Amino acid sequence: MTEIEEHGGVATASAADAPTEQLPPVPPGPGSAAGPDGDGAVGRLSSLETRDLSAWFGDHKVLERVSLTMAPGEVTALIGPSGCGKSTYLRILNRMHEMVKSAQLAGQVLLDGADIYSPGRRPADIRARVGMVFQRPNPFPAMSIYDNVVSGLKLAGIRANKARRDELVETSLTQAGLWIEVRNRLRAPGGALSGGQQQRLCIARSLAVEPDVLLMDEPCSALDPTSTRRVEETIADLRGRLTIVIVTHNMQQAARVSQSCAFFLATHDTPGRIVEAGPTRQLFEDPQDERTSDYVNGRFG
Ligand SMILES: Nc1ncnc2c1ncn2[C@@H]1O[C@H](COP(=O)(O)OP(=O)(O)OP(=O)(O)O)[C@@H](O)[C@H]1O
Repeated sequence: MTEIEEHGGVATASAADAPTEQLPPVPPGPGSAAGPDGDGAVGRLSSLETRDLSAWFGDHKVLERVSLTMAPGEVTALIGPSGCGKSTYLRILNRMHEMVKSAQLAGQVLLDGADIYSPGRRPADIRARVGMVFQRPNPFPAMSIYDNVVSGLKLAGIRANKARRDELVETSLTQAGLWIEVRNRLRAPGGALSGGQQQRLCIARSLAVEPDVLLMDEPCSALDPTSTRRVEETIADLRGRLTIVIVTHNMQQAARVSQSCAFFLATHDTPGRIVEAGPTRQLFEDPQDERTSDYVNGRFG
């Protein structure tokens, strides 16, 4: 097992096979007041784009020529039935796909216009710029909350003195919406937090390395509704501060948190492709493809 897998955890297949809630879609919320040019913006905002991206596990082609632009500072939701390649696509975006021995890909992944798979680019550098939050919260249970947050720095090879670490811990926990709850017990173990708090701790850990992009693979699927809402609030607060890509089976969540949406679909004999992508409101309220309409309205078999 690689260090990243051990410390970052590995996404597992979702139990859900279809949208988890079949209620009428909710229009996208306003998100954070801090837009791309807003006061809350930190650092520059990165664009992420794939061009003709295909992927295989051995002989099994799982993605076919996926082209998608994920706008700087926006939340892009990836939706689609189980097995259509959403997690694979997400893992390609920070070079985790290649950790699987049989994995291959073709096409381009452009981070601020430069291909992250260009010869000479190091996966560790890409993963420092493109963070990942997984389905199940995976903090180090025995490690303190403080040390959990700064643990990513070491993995990313970032040196920081005590004052800087203190600053990053407070900033990251604040951005993750957890600071007020834990500021008086930073030395308590991460495993003592609730599931929802642990997931926000994992978000803080990702934010501490100051990534340009945050990938989230069904980050709320293991959480109760209250914790889910808190994580969604965190995502809304992060909007405009960095570029976010989230995989979700929850259509209401996609509608609430994202500004753009891409609907993936595979069949038994065709690899995953994007059927439709665009503004979330359009996909939910005026989809151009009947299959999109069926899926977002819970009519997909
Ligand atoms: N490590 C792996 N080795 C071999 N095949 C894999 C591996 N990971 C995923 N696959 C296959 O790739 C295809 C796409 O899987 P992926 O997990 O990306 O889909 P998904 O849309 O994220 O599904 P879910 O919503 O259930 O998580 C599936 O057929 C799956 O069986």
